[in-house]
Amino acid sequence: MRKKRERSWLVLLAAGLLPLILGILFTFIAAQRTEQRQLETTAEVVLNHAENLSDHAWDMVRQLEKYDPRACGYIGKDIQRIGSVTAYFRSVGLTKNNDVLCSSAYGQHPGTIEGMIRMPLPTPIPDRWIQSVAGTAGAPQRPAVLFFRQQPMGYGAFALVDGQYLLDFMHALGMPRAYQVSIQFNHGYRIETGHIAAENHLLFNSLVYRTTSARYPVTISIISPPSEALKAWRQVFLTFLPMAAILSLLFMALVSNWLKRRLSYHDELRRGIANNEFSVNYQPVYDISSVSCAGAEALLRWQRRDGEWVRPDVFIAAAEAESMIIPLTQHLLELIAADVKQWDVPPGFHLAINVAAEHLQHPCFVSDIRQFATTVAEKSLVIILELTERSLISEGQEVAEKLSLLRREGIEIAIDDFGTGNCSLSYLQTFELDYLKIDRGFINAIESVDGETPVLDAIINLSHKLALQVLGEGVETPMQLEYLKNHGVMFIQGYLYARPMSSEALAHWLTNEGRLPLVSGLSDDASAPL
Ligand SMILES: Nc1nc2c(ncn2[C@@H]2O[C@@H]3COP(=O)(O)O[C@H]4[C@@H](O)[C@H](n5cnc6c(=O)[nH]c(N)nc65)O[C@@H]4COP(=O)(O)O[C@H]3[C@H]2O)c(=O)[nH]1
Repeated sequence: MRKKRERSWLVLLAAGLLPLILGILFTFIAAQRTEQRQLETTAEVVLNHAENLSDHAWDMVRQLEKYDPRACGYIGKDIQRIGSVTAYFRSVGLTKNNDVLCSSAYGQHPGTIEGMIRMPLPTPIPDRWIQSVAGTAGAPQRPAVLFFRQQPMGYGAFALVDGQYLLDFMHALGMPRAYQVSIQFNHGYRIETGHIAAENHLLFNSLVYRTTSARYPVTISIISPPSEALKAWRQVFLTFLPMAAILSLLFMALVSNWLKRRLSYHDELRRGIANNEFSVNYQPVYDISSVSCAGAEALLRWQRRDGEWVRPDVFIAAAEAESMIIPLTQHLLELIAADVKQWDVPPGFHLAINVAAEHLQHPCFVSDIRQFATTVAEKSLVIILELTERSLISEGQEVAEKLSLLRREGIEIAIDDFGTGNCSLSYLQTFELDYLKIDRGFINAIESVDGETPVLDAIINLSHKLALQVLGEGVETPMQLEYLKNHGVMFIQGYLYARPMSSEALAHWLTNEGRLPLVSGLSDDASAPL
């Protein structure tokens, strides 16, 4: 009991922690997603800006191409004006091959493109070229982006975008979230703002997002530090926390209620046994061949001290779940033994007892049954143990041996509610059986005396082939009786013959009606408690 209470505490604790753990998991995933979306949005904005800037640069190149590069002396002033009044550009100019003929920054001073961008031009010089560079001759520390186009005669124009515009824009976007933002044109110099320190975080890693333009050779990459994901997670988690706390309390209340009911059922069953709240009803079984009562099935009843009856399927299921079915069945055997003493029954009277799977598999099973058989031996009853299909599934070999042992001592075995379990039919050959009780669901399906009920017919045929006695359960109408009789079913049980009744009522019933043949029409013994 102490162990059980300790386990209950653990279950309660687990119920309280579950929403919290799930919340941590859920908010962790949500925070990662939010952070990833944020990175994507930032990258898209930077990419848009870079594309706009490139559009501007090519417009500028197009504008410059209208000038005759051979007339640099005349147009120099124009070029200077264009270069200085248009935003973004560090310098613009006209070229012939590698030579800069005139530029907004240097006028007509001789120079080369390679000298200006401080790196070699690709060979052959491409017709159209974009490249980010670390610095230029006039501003070696400040990155820039070159947009250059050359005509077939070797004449060309260039626009050099000042990288500071990009740096300022990227900084303004990335700084509030401590992002490292970089942009690279045509695999050239990486223009970068922000710095991610190499920090090791237990749960979060740095997130990286990279995107490229469909129109220009430009790549944006953004890295967010683990601390940002942690910040996002903290935010989501704090929003979720009140809900998690409410869910935790709710779960704990539900589980505690359930545990209380479980504990109380266990205690109540134990108390019920101690207070003699259980009794047994017996439902007579009719033997068609001898046209008289063949025996009875014992059915346990529970009336609480407050007078309330508990349904057998409810308390049997609870007893099975609460490991109380063995003490309860042992109590049932004691009650039956006391009842049987009051009966005046012929030798060979059948007494069927329901046995639960757990009891069957328990080491005390054989001795319990033997002890019961010894107690009622003077009545020379045929004890029939009713087992469900389910109880034969586990530990089959051991169970088969126990049943075979008891059969050698005169005890018979019946399969109850046949056809409702979902185990394989192979057990019909593995176990030594005597009776097969057809579930009342199949009997209910009989619609007329000559009608077809294929499953029921198959069950009956199978029983005959295996030389098993067949009993129809829940027979309520003369038509069902007729049908079963016509198909060779020799035992029937149901309201048509008799309802379950108390031990005293049975003793009385046996004297007055037990030897009478069953006449058609519903049994009117409705006064007996069910
Ligand atoms: N509609 C209808 N019902 C009929 C008719 N004839 C009999 N019955 C009911 O069908 C059930 C037959 O018992 P079961 O199949 O062993 O099914 C039993 C059995 O599985 C379990 N049970 C009852 N007593 C015990 C017991 O002492 N030990 C164990 N392990 N289980 C028991 O509880 C189940 C329900 O028992 P009960 O409520 O007593 O319900 C009984 C009985 O009252 C009929 O013509 N029509």
